[in-house]
Amino acid sequence: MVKIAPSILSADFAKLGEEIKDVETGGADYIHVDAMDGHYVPNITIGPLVVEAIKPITSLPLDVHLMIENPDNYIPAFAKAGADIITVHQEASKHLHRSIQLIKANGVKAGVVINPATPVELLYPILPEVDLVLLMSVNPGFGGQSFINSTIQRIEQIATFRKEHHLDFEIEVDGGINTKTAKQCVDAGADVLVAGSAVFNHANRREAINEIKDAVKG
Ligand SMILES: O=C(CO)[C@@H](O)[C@H](O)COP(=O)(O)O
Ligand SMILES: [Fe+2]
Repeated sequence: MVKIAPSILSADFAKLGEEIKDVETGGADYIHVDAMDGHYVPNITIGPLVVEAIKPITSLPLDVHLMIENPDNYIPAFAKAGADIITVHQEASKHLHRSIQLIKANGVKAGVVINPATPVELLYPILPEVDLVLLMSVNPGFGGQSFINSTIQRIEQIATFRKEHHLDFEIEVDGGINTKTAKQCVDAGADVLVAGSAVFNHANRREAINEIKDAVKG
């Protein structure tokens, strides 16, 4: 069964607690938290303080996607704030293996993420060490962008590597997920779909999540 990770980037921040409860009761599996620093990506969003504030209001895993430069400087703070999964960009980490080790040393599941233009092969050396691989299906920085179709072949490539090397990390896809792209991603091997605007721009979040879950079965 596919997991849905609503991205709170598209939530109403004036009532963030209610928004998170709404998707939790609506069937979400993770809460996806997009942390952006205005340097690695041209947008500024959420820091450890917000993670700490939302931790007590949900029992769902907090899936923290770091879009920040020098991620090692902030991994301990996000872990202490309550992140359950921390995912770092291959492109933003100077020493990727060290970043992954640091996440695990802080007692958190470790993920690695790449942008649409980064060759998938660059991840191969780190794949035995990670709990999650996140493939960006848009350029990072904003919600509401269109899905980049070449992502499908990239999911298949990662899924093939996982099978051939008997690894068990989850494959997550982030950006432009809707009922159509969700099915394509799951058919290609994705386990977790991040959905921001598709969930939070829908008046009924349970319906939005069910529509995606139903679409991948069809
Ligand atoms: O990391 C990001 C954007 O950088 C995402 O998590 C978006 O927030 C997804 O939003 P939608 O494309 O689903 O609207
Ligand atoms: Fe994200």
